[in-house]
Amino acid sequence: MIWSKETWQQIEPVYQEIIALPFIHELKEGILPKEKFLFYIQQDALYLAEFGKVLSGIAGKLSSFEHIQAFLGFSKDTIIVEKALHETFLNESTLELKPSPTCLLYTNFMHAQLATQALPVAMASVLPCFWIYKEVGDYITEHQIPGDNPYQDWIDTYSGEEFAEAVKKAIAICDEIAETCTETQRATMTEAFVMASRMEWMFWDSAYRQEKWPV
Ligand SMILES: Cc1ncc(CO)c(N)n1
Repeated sequence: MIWSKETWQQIEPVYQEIIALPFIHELKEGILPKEKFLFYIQQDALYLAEFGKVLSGIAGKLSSFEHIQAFLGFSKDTIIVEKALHETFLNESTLELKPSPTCLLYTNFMHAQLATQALPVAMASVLPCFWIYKEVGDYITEHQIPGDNPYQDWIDTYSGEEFAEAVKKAIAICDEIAETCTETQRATMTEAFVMASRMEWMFWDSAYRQEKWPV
């Protein structure tokens, strides 16, 4: 079976839990409290800065010119989005913004995967960031009641054609790399994918709770 297909089956329960999150429901309905969205966007700006670095780190380890080009493109697009978020949502009062426990967990996980794991495993660790967002974007668009939604720009970004193309490319590259792996390596890739998917759930949940450091 194609690696991505069998791997998505593994995270289907996690995906269902993501769809069931109050954050996603209220985003879809346009009733998510502004402060929760702001918390999310600010943490996401911090997240994307690290995600962009990991993507270019992966590019630096790839061998096919096409794959390198793709990952450098993902990295550049991520940094562009991060910069735009910074300019729109972060000002002097948030300059001191620090990552939440969950944001730090997730970004450090990705950095650690890149530093210590085989390249296919590092790639599988970043794939949920693409794929889950596309699925969530599509889900919201399909289940939305037409009308004004203050979060429509966010929804349109992740259900749009441009993002869909990037996601398709990322999945295809992971599948191509998985083809060259042993069964054991493929299983480790899947494990990494599942772990990152759980952190995607945690990221939205932590934003809804406006997670603080306990001490
Ligand atoms: C936490 C998180 N994961 C994935 C994406 C999509 O790139 C994002 N913006 N934030």
